[in-house]
Amino acid sequence: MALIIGLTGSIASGKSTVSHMFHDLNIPVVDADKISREVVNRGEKAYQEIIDVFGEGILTKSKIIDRKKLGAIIFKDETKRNQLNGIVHPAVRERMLEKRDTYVEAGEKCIVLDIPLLFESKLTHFVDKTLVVFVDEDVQLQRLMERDGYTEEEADQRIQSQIPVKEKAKLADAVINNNGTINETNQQLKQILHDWQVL
Ligand SMILES: CC(C)(COP(=O)(O)OP(=O)(O)OC[C@H]1O[C@@H](n2cnc3c(N)ncnc32)[C@H](O)[C@@H]1O)[C@@H](O)C(=O)NCCC(=O)NCCS
Ligand SMILES: Nc1ncnc2c1ncn2[C@@H]1O[C@H](COP(=O)(O)OP(=O)(O)OP(=O)(O)O)[C@@H](O)[C@H]1O
Repeated sequence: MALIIGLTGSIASGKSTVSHMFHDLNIPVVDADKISREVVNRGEKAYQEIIDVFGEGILTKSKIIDRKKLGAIIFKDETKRNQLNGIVHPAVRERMLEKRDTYVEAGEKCIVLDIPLLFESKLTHFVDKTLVVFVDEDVQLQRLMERDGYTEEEADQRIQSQIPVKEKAKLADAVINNNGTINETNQQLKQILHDWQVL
């Protein structure tokens, strides 16, 4: 039986950073953000549905979805965000489970599902254990603004569009505190995987 770990946190809390650590340990990761980009490619069902709802104005000159424009719309409007989620999430869920099952069939002992909205979308039944990457909100805001060049208002809108990470930490089977150095985060991950008898 494979152990399925649900890796989550809030925006810019450090999920991708921890996800790389899993890769380095040869533990496969299914990345919901990556899949959410694949399912809106030209020719996919969700691509046309997004145009039907948001209009041709959200396309670039080369007719691909302009993620900056779409983000600017949905992070300040909950109704529009729910509309986009309703289009994209079913396709993401389906592909995520296909990938998970492929790894299970290949005999992997531990598989990670990296799902930013694991709790918001009530997907915890997909996984055996939940692992939250936590940071204080001021660290999160700073790292988000630095990484993506957002203004404080833009960064704050994105943070507010999710359940606060300290609330997620209360729901988790294990929490990594990512306020410190990358090395400290790595040590915490290894300890948790040791406790869960993965390492
Ligand atoms: C709005 C979009 C086009 C913005 O794209 P962009 O490249 O700027 O951001 P990216 O996709 O890399 O997401 C960055 C982070 O934003 C957060 N986020 C993304 N979508 C949402 C959402 N609908 N609600 C809350 N937070 C979200 C997540 O923490 C994610 O890790 C894109 O995020 C999107 O299509 N979102 C809807 C699908 C979704 O929910 N994806 C996240 C989990 S599958
Ligand atoms: N311990 C740390 N010390 C310093 N910087 C860090 C640390 N962990 C992550 N970062 C930086 O903070 C930013 C956010 O981290 P990361 O991209 O891993 O977050 P994420 O949760 O995957 O974000 P998203 O939800 O947007 O996908 C990145 O620029 C990353 O390099």
